Amino acid sequence: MKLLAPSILSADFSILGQQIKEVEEAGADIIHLDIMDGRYVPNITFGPPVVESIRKITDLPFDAHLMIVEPEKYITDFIKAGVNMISFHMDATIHAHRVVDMIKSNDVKAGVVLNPATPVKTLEEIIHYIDYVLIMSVNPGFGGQKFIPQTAEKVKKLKLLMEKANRTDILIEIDGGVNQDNINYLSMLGVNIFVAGNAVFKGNIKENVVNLKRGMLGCLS
Ligand SMILES: O=C(CO)[C@H](O)[C@H](O)COP(=O)(O)O
Repeated sequence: MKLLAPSILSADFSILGQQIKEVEEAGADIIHLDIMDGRYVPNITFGPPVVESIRKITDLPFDAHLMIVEPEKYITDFIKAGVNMISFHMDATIHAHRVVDMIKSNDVKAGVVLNPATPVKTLEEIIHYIDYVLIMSVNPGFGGQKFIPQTAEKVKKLKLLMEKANRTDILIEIDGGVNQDNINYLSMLGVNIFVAGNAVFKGNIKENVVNLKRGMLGCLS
């Protein structure tokens, strides 16, 4: 699994689900799974049985972003279904530290997610335990939204917090409105994992992936 590469392109499966093989062949490094329950966000996608069925299609790492309340109830099922990374929202659970433990004790990478209005300082305690932070650059729930510029500032703040906590190994992921126009800027700020839905799947997938990767610093493939 190429999880430690400095610059990773993650194709957002939930936008147009059937093209996993195509994005893999085009050079995507990760498949990002948007898991929505209709409660934490105003949209519903899919659960562990669908993840299990698509697990057979590819060996690329699966990164599940749980936009669900009480994520602790479903983590074991998603892990059994074959995901390699799980992120959750701290305001969706009472015991965030326990959720991180549940994820990591199964040898899966654990991440927490910041909504556009959630400050970086909410990570001050949990930062010691996690593997990555997902910065939402749109309000979660739907693909195809416009990148919220202020969210890029959070990358800078997060890097400062990581330094202070002596956790510069944490990966920074960004999701929402990522495209060929902003990916290089985000990469220069220090983002490692770029989730892209429309920017990958709209038009020619191969060309899109190549162009996105061209903007990513230190891209390995
Ligand atoms: O999970 C999301 C919203 O909840 C993502 O922002 C979305 O799926 C990515 O799509 P796009 O790259 O088209 O903004």
